[in-house]
Amino acid sequence: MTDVLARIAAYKREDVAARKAATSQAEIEARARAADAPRGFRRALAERATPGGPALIAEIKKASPSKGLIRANFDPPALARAYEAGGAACLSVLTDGPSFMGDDAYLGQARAATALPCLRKDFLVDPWQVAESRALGADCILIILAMIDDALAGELLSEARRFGMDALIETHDESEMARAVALGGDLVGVNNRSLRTFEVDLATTGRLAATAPADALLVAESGIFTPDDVAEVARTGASAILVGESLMRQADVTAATRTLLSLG
Ligand SMILES: O=P(O)(O)OC[C@@H](O)[C@@H](O)c1c[nH]c2ccccc12
Repeated sequence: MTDVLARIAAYKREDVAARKAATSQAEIEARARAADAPRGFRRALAERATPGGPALIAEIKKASPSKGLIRANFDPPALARAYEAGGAACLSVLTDGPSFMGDDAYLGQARAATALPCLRKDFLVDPWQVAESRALGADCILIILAMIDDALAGELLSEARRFGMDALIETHDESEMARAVALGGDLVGVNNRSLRTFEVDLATTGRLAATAPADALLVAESGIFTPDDVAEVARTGASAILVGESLMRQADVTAATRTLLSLG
């Protein structure tokens, strides 16, 4: 595992231990059951994707470990509405505080402002966090294979299904893609950003698409800045794209989203 992920996993495990001590599995599960019903995340992507035009998962992200502060004027409900108006199919909301300046509250705020299904973008190291994600309103969770073993990944996936959520399984290389296939993932992400160098190579999507599960919906993640980038990952196998920084840096997020998607 890379240093960044190892550092994040360490503080997450401590954070989750404290949260579990404060809220039992039964209690978090009751909150999950009481939450607004899940919106179909994978279904929304499948409905929106066309052959040359992948569906957009638009990310609400204030900062990142590699880029520092990305957007100063940060208003999750306004950003959610701007993305929806610009043509996004789904939202991704960073809830991790220490590395991304996120907050659990941003997820519910963004979700309440739109009709779009929402991914809770965080680092899951314990099945308890799946119920917590649902309680916060998440329609989809993220499973980062680089951070956890197959046993835990399988537990996170079955917990997500138990709560009626989708799970985006994130891969970085061929061995992680093989693990995603074995897990039976139906929504698989290829992160084009190296965890080691933070460098982006959009060719990663096409390389891993070749061995992706046949019936999985493939999401190209990270480093997508232009309509040409969108066309490239669509051509090499992506039915959806996950975009944060390039849209977060624009003053007019709706216009930038429409431009990226070539909606004129
Ligand atoms: O801002 P970008 O380069 O458009 O990337 C978005 C998204 O792919 C990235 O934020 C991301 C991909 N996988 C993650 C895992 C955790 C946190 C963040 C991420």
